[in-house]
Amino acid sequence: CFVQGLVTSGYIILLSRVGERVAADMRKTLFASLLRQDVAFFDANKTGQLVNRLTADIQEFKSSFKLVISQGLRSITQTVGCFVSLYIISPKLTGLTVVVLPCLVGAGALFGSFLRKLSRLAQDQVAKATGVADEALGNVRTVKAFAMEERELQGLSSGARVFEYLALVPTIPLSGGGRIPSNSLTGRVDFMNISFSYPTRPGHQILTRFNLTLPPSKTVAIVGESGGGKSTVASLLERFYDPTSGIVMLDGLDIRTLDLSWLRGQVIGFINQEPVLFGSSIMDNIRFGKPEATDAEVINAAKQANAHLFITGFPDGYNTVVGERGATLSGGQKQRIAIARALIKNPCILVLDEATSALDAESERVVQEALDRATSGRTVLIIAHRLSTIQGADLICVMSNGCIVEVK
Ligand SMILES: Nc1ncnc2c1ncn2[C@@H]1O[C@H](COP(=O)(O)OP(=O)(O)OP(=O)(O)O)[C@@H](O)[C@H]1O
Repeated sequence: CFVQGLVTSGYIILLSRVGERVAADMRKTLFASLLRQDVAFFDANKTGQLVNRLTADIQEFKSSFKLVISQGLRSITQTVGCFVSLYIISPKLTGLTVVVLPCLVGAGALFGSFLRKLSRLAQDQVAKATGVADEALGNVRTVKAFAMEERELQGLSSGARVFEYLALVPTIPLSGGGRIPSNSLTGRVDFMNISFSYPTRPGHQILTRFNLTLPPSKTVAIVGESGGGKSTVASLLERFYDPTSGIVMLDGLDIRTLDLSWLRGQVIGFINQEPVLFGSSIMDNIRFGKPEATDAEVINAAKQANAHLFITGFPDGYNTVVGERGATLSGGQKQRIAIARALIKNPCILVLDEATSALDAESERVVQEALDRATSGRTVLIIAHRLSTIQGADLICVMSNGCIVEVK
């Protein structure tokens, strides 16, 4: 024990000297780099503070260095001492230990690295699942507008809270009800005597005996004061809500009698002011509108949406990952991808809810060009703020106090 203690102390003294030398070198380097900064010459007060902080850091480093070294050395010396004592008692047992111990340590290390790998994979999966769940819940309107609830269930593993949301029974059933054959669907929409207030604010009437007809293959624009209920009209057409009273009709049929997945997934294309993209590739984002679409269909939709040129300009083309919520794209580029996503399902009715109002003049021009192409031959409802958006409309309706007050 005496020899062991002596050796330990010797090592500690020796290595703390090394530690001090390292600390002194660090101090010199840090001071030198500090002096190179102009601020050190101009702001004496700041320099003083920095020097004090640096000195305190170095002291802390020295003491923790000493501690680590002394503890490490003590363990090493003790292990060696144990082996020497063991050898004196039984050389055979010591030999056995020397053979078995490294095997055990090796096996433990292997097992540990295997577990670390599994844990990393599990963490990656949790991160992915959380991302999907976050997007699916945050972008719930976009998911609904494309009738993609079933697909977004791929985020199941992201926790109990998500299960709670999934267990909620939708007040409006997603499937069941009739479908109009595509060859006889004209796309005429009638809002008949609609009154509506949001379920969360029952006392606040948004629409009052609202009447509007969207004739087949015509473009109708709604303008009016902010908060007047324009977007609410679009929400009722998409059946995000049902009217409190009155009927929304498609080709003369009450939309409540029609299959909701078909209505949202195949009949209505919805493009809003802030296009919401998913953190996957451009190809996947456009294909979200029609999961079974071929690559050629995706490219064709992108061409119609004025997006093909800028997409092929990216090094990874259609495989470019757009980042969380499309963060790596400009507003105009996001909007054109959203247009391609809506067009790929070849909708009979297109709803544009202030689709260009968040764009600058140049982006608006290319997006408007895409929209003009996209709207031809379709029934279109435009909700607009800017005059440029509604110039091509066949009918302009002015909304006030929850109903149409003027038609031009
Ligand atoms: N989910 C909701 N729950 C409760 N109230 C809502 C909801 N969405 C909108 N509203 C309210 O309904 C009213 C009409 O909103 P809406 O978005 O339809 O107006 P808007 O004419 O499209 O407005 P803007 O031109 O500013 O977009 C507003 O008073 C708004 O606060």
